[in-house]
Amino acid sequence: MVEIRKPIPVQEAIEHVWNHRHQGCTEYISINDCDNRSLGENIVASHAVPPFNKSPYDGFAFSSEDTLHAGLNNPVEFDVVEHIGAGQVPTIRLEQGQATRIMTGAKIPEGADCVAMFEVCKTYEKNNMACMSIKRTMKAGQNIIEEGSEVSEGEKLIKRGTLINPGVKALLATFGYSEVKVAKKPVVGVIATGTELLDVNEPLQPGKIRNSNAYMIESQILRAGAEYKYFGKLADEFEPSYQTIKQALEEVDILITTGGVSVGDFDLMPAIYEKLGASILFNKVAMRPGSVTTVASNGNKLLFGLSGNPSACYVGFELFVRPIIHHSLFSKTPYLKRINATLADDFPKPNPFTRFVRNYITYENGKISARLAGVDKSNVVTSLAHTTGLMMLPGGTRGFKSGDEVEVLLLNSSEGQLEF
Ligand SMILES: Nc1nc2c(c(=O)[nH]1)N[C@H]1C(S)=C(S)[C@@H](COP(=O)(O)OP(=O)(O)OC[C@H]3O[C@@H](n4cnc5c(N)ncnc54)[C@H](O)[C@@H]3O)O[C@H]1N2
Ligand code: MOO
Ligand SMILES: [Mg+2]
Repeated sequence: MVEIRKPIPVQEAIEHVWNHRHQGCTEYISINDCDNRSLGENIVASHAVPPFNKSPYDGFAFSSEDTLHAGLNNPVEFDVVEHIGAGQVPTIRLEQGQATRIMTGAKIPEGADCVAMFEVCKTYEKNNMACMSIKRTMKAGQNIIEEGSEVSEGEKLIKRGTLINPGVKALLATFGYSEVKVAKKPVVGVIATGTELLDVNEPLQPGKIRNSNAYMIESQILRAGAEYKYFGKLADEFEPSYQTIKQALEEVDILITTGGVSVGDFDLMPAIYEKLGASILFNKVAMRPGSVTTVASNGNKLLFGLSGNPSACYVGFELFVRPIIHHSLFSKTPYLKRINATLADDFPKPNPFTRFVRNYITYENGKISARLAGVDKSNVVTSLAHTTGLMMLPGGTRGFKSGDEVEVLLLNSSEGQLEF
């Protein structure tokens, strides 16, 4: 007799998985390799920025008091007593009537409290001495980038779990992090199941198809920031499949299988979970595609039994696996970013279950539109190539029309959200 499974709501399924999440670990890596990794610690300013008062311009530094009576008809003269570029340290404390020729980024000399750009000064020689004059008054602090004006020592700058982008990397370099503490990527194992599967380099044979899911999941794992470990494709035979899965569980943090989770005669996953002694969190979700998604916990590891149908497999990964990966990378916003968009095509299908419709987002004239990515069936692979979002249509709705407002989960956004 065919087993009748009771579907649970998507939200509930997501919470079950979340309750089995694991804290991530950290490792140190060279700053050269840290792009797109997650910070493994908060970054606190170990010194002020800038660390000294400096000039924002190429010009002259002097005391503003000396220009008190300067005017169009009353140029004030200075002896230029020192000449410094960025990286040099001034050695002369300026007295009244003295200026330092100073370049952008150089340390302001003692006795100076302002900088005038070359463009407002006149330079000349008098008795073989460098001189300059200025016809305007200057204020104390004018054109000085003050020590600590950007950041004070001890200030909290970036949170653990932040993705390292070019700006974050610049800050890491600013504070001397040649080695960066990052979240260790969880190792996610992948096993494809199905006697019908051919390798990517094999010619087509009757009744067979190429294994596309393993490559698709690899790409999803990498996009989510984890490490991929492939254990190959398995024919639908119980004992070798059981042994491979048991062994793989020893070598990974998370294990994904694709295929064999439904109620077919060659769908072996349910029996394999049973023999492993894994406890099933759920084996049917009130969603399309991906209703057969099964998640089990085995010891301290999660086992994701994703559908064999490509689109169902894809959606199952994004909804259930991705947040767990992001959590172990210390993300505070592990769920897919949800936005509102205007549907740009009709979608007349009724939705008994919550439906995740593959779409792509366009941003035109300040308007966010969602367009259908192609045929929206669980067994299709082609529409996935155009998919950048999953439009979330609630169960019990009778179809949607162009112009309707819909919610979309963004797949390529580095910004996520706290809750599903
Ligand atoms: N009597 C019922 N039949 C089915 C039900 C049901 O509730 N009752 N659910 C259907 C739904 S919904 C889905 S989704 C599929 C899920 O099937 P499985 O997860 O068991 O996957 P398979 O049977 O192994 O394969 C399904 C389909 O996907 C193709 N496939 C499998 N692996 C790959 C791969 N690595 N790359 C590309 N394509 C793959 C496979 O050839 C099949 O065509 O079950 C329905 N049936
Ligand atoms: O598990 Mo399904 O709902 O056709 O993808
Ligand atoms: Mg099946």
